[in-house]
Amino acid sequence: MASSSLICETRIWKDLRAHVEDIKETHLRELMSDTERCKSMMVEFDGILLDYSRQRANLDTLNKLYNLAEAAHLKEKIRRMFNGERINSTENRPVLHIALRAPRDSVINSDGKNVIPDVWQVLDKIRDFSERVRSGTWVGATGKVLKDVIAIGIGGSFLGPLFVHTALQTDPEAIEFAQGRQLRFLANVDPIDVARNIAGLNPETTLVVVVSKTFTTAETMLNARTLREWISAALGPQAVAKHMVAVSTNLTLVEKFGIDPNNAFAFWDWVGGRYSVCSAVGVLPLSLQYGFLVVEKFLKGASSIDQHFYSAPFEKNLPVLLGLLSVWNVSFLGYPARAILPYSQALEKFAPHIQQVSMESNGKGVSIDGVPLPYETGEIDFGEPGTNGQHSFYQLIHQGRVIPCDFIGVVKSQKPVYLKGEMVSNHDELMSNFFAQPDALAYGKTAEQLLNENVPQPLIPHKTFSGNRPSLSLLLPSLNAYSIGQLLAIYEHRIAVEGFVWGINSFDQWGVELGKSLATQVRKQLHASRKKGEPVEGFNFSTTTMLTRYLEESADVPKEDCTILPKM
Ligand SMILES: O=P(O)(O)OC[C@H]1O[C@H](O)[C@H](O)[C@@H](O)[C@@H]1O
Repeated sequence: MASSSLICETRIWKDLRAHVEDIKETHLRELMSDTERCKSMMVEFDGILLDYSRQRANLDTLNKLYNLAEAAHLKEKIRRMFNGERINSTENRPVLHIALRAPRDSVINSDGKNVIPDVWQVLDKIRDFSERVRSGTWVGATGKVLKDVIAIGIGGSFLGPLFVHTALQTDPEAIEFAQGRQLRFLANVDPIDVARNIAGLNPETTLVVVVSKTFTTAETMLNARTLREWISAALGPQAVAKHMVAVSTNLTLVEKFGIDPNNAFAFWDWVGGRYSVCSAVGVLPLSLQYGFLVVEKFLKGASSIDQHFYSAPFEKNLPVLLGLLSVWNVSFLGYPARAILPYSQALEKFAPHIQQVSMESNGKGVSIDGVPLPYETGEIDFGEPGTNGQHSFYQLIHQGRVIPCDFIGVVKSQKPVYLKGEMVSNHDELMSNFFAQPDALAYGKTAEQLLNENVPQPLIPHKTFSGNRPSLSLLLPSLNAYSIGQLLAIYEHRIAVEGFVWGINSFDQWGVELGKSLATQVRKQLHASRKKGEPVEGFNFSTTTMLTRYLEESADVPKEDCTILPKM
């Protein structure tokens, strides 16, 4: 493909467009009755079973999608990613989060240098530091064990670690290692988030980890300064060295902030923020909470999927299949959203994490060569754990808009409960819903069925379900550090596949900059108005009115003496 040509100009793209008409003729009810088709749409790797038989696709669709992958040079793009080429062209960076979880003896080159020794040097440093903190060898300024950790960070420096922490919280093995320890996350610059994070914590027993790739993010740096004050007000400024450490690619700014570079954990510009949970960004706070050995299993799970993604043929390749099906749903069937529905409360922070990975990666308007796209990329990702979502937004999914769903289920619960006298265990009850919902969406319920059930005529339109609503199901054997790593990597690579096919740069995020720079102007105005009484100037009517009202009505809020610090 010539560098500026778009995938939508290829013959196979047009072929797939035409193929939509064939698919539209067949209801999922019919597609599901073809057992051979269904059999071929189940794929297993390393204990994870993917069933995509409830996609609005047949074997012909799949073959066409493989041809699309070929036209998009998918294999070549994956190879370039794994080879450390600078595929993030607008930032001139390689994309090597796969190196973060590669075994110690692997070789992954970037610019002719094997990055694995550097990766493992930081991992070894984390293992050593987290063991010293956990064992009480590294103590706080007053000699007390640091049993609580607040990780400050936002976006990619927050969502991934929060997802993994939430998923591990009830894992029996992880619980054993977490005994008596707490891990909290401070992300929002809203002072309420600070107040909630420090509530009930004693600075003497708290370690603060400042996590920021750039070490310039406004929210994180203000929260870091706030907690630095919290510590020094209670224990004296010299205590900061014992109570604050950092994770960043910008060690110069870490030092400038006042954190000893020896207590900084590095990562590299070839790790995108939203792909950084396997770097010190996630590994440090999670190792402090659960111990390095648990976190190493998480890395191994992700690495297993990396190998699979790199080497498995497309027909058996979980991330490739998922990515191609998403492209089919978005670009050909015209479904703009995707619901991520884990039937596991422990995965409650999975959808929020994937929202960033997916929407920041693939919500783009131009091709990697800067050509405006005549087609949409990315999807609107959202989700909640089942069964909670069923009592909230499933109505729309069943009878309103068509939203392709990802159902994620787990065979063995982290915390099985079986009440005497109940028909099934609590987990069976949960999983009954996991198995039922995809069929309800696919088959629906016809007016004829309702008539046979003697439903009164006026209610029939309301009780009819059109069905023909696509979903796919992922079944995990259990939810532990290893399978959490697998799940993460499956989605990371699926999103990369989508971007590779759409021909965009999934690894930059220029779209977040404009709002940040406008906030800087507002911040300056607020300062000028509060300190020097300057009127609001240079904004449009709407913003001027709102800002003026905000300034007037917050004038009586105390300022210098308005502190988050609890009375000691
Ligand atoms: O880790 P940091 O440099 O503090 O960045 C935190 C976040 O800020 C930005 O707004 C980016 O959009 C995110 O991709 C990034 O994860």
